[in-house]
Amino acid sequence: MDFVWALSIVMAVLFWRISNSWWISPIRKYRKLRRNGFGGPSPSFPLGNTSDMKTNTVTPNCGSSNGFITHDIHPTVFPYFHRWQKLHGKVFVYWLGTEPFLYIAEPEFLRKMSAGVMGKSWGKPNVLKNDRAPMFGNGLVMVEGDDWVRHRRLITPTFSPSNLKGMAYSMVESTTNMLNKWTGLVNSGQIEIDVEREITATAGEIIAKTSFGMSHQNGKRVFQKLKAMQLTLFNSNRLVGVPFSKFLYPKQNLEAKKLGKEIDQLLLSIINDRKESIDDDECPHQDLLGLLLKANNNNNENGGGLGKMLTTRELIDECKTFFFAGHDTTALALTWTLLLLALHQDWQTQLRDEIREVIGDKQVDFASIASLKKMGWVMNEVTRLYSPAPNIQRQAREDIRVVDDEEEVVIPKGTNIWIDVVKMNHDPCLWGNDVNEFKPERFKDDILYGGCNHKMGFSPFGFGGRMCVGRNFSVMQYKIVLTLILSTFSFTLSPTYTHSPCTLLTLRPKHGLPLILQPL
Ligand code: HEM
Repeated sequence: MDFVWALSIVMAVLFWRISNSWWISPIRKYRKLRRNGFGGPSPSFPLGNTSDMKTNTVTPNCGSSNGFITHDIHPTVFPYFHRWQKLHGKVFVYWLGTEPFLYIAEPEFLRKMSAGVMGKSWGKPNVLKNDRAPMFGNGLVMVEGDDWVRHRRLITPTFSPSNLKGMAYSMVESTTNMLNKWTGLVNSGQIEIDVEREITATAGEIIAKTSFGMSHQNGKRVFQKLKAMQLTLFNSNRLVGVPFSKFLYPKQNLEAKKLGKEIDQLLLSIINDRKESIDDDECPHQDLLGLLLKANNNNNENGGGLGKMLTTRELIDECKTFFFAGHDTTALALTWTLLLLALHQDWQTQLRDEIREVIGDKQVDFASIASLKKMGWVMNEVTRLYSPAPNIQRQAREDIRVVDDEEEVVIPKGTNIWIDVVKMNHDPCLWGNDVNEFKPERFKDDILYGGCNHKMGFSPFGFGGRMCVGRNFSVMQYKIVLTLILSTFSFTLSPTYTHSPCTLLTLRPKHGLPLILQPL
């Protein structure tokens, strides 16, 4: 009898917890948002609006091999947001499973909303944290509050100009190896190469070398396993936010868990080896892990003045975070650049001329690439048209009051927020009627905003205190890789290319980027 009672109580508690987290609490949040005047598509339980997001894809209209290629990508990449936005405006509520999200594509609303919220007070949606835990753990992308302040304060100096200088060599080395391979292929008659695959692999190698080193035999194994984990996680068509959806892909989840454990073990052995050689100035490790360990060590020697340092578990998560946040994004900025330069031969020539003028016979390094101004405009214009990070997510940890059109609206504590970067970057109200044209010169007189009529309208690296910590690293890598490619080859688009941008965390060309290469 006692057992039956105990079981009933356990079942009742379980039932209450499940219905509270998947039904009662989201509905409460939703009602509050509706009371504040936010509209949006009607959700159904338990999928929310997820089924509309899966089925309502329009036929890609972005053009193809021989035809016209449009850069007006929002209707193709986010057909559901495109449609809902027409019905409900640039700020509305939609549901991922049982989680309501406030969608924002209005920079003025974004400014008002974020004005009073400090970096440490922002949360990241719990539902995404859980989903991406094997990739980021409690690394900088996901950590919050005082822990975020501590991580950010320790990590920011590792990206200082003097540290970046030391990493430029690895970038040149890996890119040169890639280009030597391309030269070999072209010389043997294979002039068409899928540069997206190649550049992503090289960017992965660069980030692994500069994050945790590849000379240690375990470095290579970590790199291979991280890549395998990324494939495993994103090969399953996951329904984020839908109760029990994890159980739909048990094999992939188990595999990701297993890989995660193996990666942690390997990184642990690298960290332990490093700790032993930390005082050995003969072998200073100029990678991010080495710099973080040094910072930890210096702080201990100085009596811990900088507060609590990163634990070994946190260091492991940061290595994974650098890898996942840092290589696809930069690789895609480069890939989309090569597409646009293949379509705009005049810009290929202009950049080559600039490289000749600015760098000439000098070595390609941190100092020599700094003055490549036009290349900077091109990078901005490419990340506007094809933002590698197509959205930014946040979660309100307190009620946020926004005065909009003289009315106060409240974004309740716990609200998930989804900022549509692609929409803002393609909004003619912000950029003018030439919004979908490739015009790097728009950044000539306004290097930061390219003439966008709102300062929050262009934020490819995010905004506020949580802006991308790897931005300078990524600009340096972009310029080094592009300089070396443009100095070795000219290129045109292969007739086999199909223009089909899609999102898988990042914005990528669905069918790769085949280019026809011509050695210079
Ligand atoms: C073109 C390349 C890149 C793009 C477009 C990009 C974009 C972004 C964006 C949009 C955010 C979110 C900011 C926010 O929430 O406001 C972010 C954060 C972050 N990025 Fe990047 N990123 C790039 C390269 C890199 C690289 C190379 C690294 C590391 C080596 C990196 C590491 C991070 C980290 C750790 C964060 C979290 C920062 C924080 O929350 O404090 N990113 N990035």
